[in-house]
This record gives sequence, C-alpha cells and structure tokens, in this order.
Amino acid sequence: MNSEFPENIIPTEFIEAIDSQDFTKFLKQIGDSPSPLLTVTLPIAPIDPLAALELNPDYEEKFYWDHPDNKISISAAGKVRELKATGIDRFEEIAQQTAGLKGEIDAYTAVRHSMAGPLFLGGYSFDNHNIGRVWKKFGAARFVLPEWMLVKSEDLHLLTLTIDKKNSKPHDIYQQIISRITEFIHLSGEVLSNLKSETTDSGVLCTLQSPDEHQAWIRKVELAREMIREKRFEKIVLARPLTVESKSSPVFTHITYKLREKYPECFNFLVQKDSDTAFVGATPERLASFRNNTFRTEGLAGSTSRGKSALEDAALAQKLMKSRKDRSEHEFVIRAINDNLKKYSKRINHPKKPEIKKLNNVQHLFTPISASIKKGVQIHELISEMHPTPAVGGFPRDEAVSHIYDIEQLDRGWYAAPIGWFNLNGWGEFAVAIRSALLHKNRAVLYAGCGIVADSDPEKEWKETILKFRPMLESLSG
Ligand SMILES: C=C(O[C@@H]1C=C(C(=O)O)C=C[C@H]1O)C(=O)O
Repeated sequence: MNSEFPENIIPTEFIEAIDSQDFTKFLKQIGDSPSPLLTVTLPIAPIDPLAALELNPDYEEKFYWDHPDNKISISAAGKVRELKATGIDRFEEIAQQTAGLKGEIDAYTAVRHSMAGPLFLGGYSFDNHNIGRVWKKFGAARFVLPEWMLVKSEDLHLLTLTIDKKNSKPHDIYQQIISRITEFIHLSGEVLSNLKSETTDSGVLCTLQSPDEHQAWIRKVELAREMIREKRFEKIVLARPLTVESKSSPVFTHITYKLREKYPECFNFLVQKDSDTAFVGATPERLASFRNNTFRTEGLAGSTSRGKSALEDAALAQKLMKSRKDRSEHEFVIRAINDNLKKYSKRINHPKKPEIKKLNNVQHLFTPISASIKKGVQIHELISEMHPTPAVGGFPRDEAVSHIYDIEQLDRGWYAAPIGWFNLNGWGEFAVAIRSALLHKNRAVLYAGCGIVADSDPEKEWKETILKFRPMLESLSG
C-alpha cells in the first residue's frame, strides 16, 4: 500500500489561473497581435527555483539569483532574445534596446506583482570594453530574456514563459503554451524521485599559483601607495586572481547551492553561458535596488577577520570601527555615492556612522543608503553613474581606475562589476560581482581584491585576499 500522503495532481494555483476568463481571452487573441514575442506569468505550486533549474539540466544558458535574507530567488533557462553592448555607453544602449523590445512583447500576467512579467538577466563587465580571451563569451554587457523563469518572492511562486511566435499559427502557439505550462505543473511532482542526488565531489582542488605571486602582490601594493603619496589618487582597489583545478568539472548549480547555504546574507548568483562555462559568486555588496522611484545602495568597504570566540569577534569589530585607515576607505565610498546620486535625488538618506556587516569569512564596515529618485530614470542610468564605486575602483574615480590595469595586469571581466536583472519598467536589482569565480570545465579563476590607501600594509592586504577567496574555495572543494 502506498503510505504517502495524497496530494492534488494539479496545484490549485494553476487551476484558477488557467481557468480564468482573462487568460482564455488572451489565448484567443494570440493571432490578432503582430508582436513577435509573448510572455505568460502564472502562479505555481511552491518549488525551490534552484531545484527547478537542477530538474532542467539540459539548457546551455542558465541563470540563478537569490538573496535568501530578502526572501527572493530567481532561476531561469534558455534564451529567447539577448541584449548586448560594448563601450562606455553600454548602459544606455542596453536601456535603449530594452525600450525597443517593449513594443514587441505581449505580456499576460495572472497576478499583479512587481516581479510578474518578463525579466532580463545578466550583467556588465568591469571595464568599458571586454575583449579578453577568457571573458569574451560574456561580453561587455549581456542580458538574456529566458525561455522560462521561476521567481520566488516571499511565499509567492511565479512562472514566466516567453515564446517567440516566429510566424507560427495561433493554434501552434497555443499548443506550445499549454505544453510548457503542463511541464511546470508536473515539476514539483518530480522532486521526490531525486531523493538521492548524484555525488558533487569533483575531486581535490589543486592551486595553480606561481611562487612569486606573494612578492608580486607586495610590490603592487607598494607601487599603489607610492602613487597615493604622489597624490595621483587617494584610494585604489587592487585585485588578484587565484586559479584552481579539480579532477573533474563541478556541477555549477551545486556550487551555487553550497554558497547559498553558507552565505544567506549575500546575493548568490550563477550566470551559465554554456555547459562548460559559468560565472558564480556570493557577494555581500548591493549596488542598486530600484523600484517605484525608491533606490537602495550601500557603502561596503573596510574589512577584518572573524573571531574564534564571541569576545574576539566583538573586539575585531570594535577595532575595525575605530581604524582610521578603514574608516577613510569607507568614507571615500560614501562621498562618491552621495556625489553620484545628487543629480537624481533631493534626499539621500544614510546613517552618519557605518555599521558592521558580519559574514562567515569576514566582517565589513557597512552603510545602507537610500534615495528617492526623480521620475523617468531607469536603473541602467543609475548604475552607469555609480559603477565602479570606490569600494571596487578607487577615489577620485577616473584617476584611480585608469591605473588599475597597469598595476594589476588582470582582465577583471565581470568581476567587481554590476550583475543582476531588470524588468521592462527599468526597475531591477544589481549587486557588485565580488567573491566570485569564472568556471570553465574543471578550472576556476577566483578573484579577490582590497582597497589600498596611504597607510595600507601590503602583508595585511594579502591576508585579506585569502579570507575573501574562502567562500569560493570552500564551495569548489568537495
Ligand atoms: C574588492 C573586494 O571587496 C571590496 C573591498 C573591501 C575592502 O577593501 O575592505 C570590502 C568590501 C568590498 O567592497 C573583493 O572582495 O574582491
């Protein structure tokens, strides 16, 4: 006898949405509209969006995003359209391409919710151009309108399907919608048959680092300090890569799962470009959240380790709070963000003193910032103004950033750059893609950096990068 508790075959959320008169009317009118694209958003039975991605392993393009503390997660796969741009105007170009697409999409949504409807998922590169070999596939700006997307926002679960009508007959489009919806109706029923997951152990990690890496870093930090003494700039952020190899290729979604479990206070992201290549990370740094003219960002700069006891941890936090060097590193970020937002907002709100943000591996000085933005502004405009903040670039921005490559000799690609999603209204959310790695088959390039000011100690900064590599190293190793 089957001892399992019986469940409804079709979740009630679906039945109501599919049976509604509005949806029937929308389907009947498919043939009347000249728009080449169609999106349908329906509520679905609860399923972890990351699990849904794992139940659909065959897609080349995949995207995952979450902020468990903010109770939001998004998974998506497939590509119906992509937006690409390069150069200094790439933010504006992406906004323009989106405006162009807006008129090409017929969107149906069964629920009124800010996360309902199509989203574009992707990111920008750190530099204006991104032509480096390893990062070439990602481009200088690239966003995908996926075939399907699951959004979990608090207790609401939404499915958005996008269909390219491609001159198909209305009946064929209708069939396509119904068969895709049916696939997702059965998705949560498939979860149980995956009780025993395949092993995620991709073998012991081996580090490919040249023996003079440490010395080279010390020299680079000393050079940066010299330039600061010469008053070329006041702060610069230097990063370094760490390449590791495992025996076999890891499953990208398993890495994301491990990051999410350990760093729920972070934005966990996965941008899989093809079955061999992905960019993953767990970043604590919000660049921009924008909805209804309300803008949220933050200053995150100034770091120390976590303690081995509660008392040591508190002492480290106090020392960080009192550190003149760390407070000045932080202050540059707050000053620049205030300056950058001035033309968009009359009121920029933030506490006078930073707080402490504690992560599993490090603690940071942190200042939450909010602003109400004047009408007609889109998220791309705001992030083009903000990126790179002195948390990942330097201060003054242009003077510092123009020296980063000369000193680092590193193709940053999408590291430390805006990553996230946006909708057709120009609302969205972007994080700064730090604590991240570019994965290709069994090789991973990890990135970590730190802010250098006049009195930075090169040895301490080296140790800070080691702490910052930890989330990615741990999630990659077995
Ligand atoms: C550049 C990184 O982190 C940034 C630099 C920090 C610092 O210098 O204290 C702190 C947080 C981030 O803004 C990184 O993690 O790679």
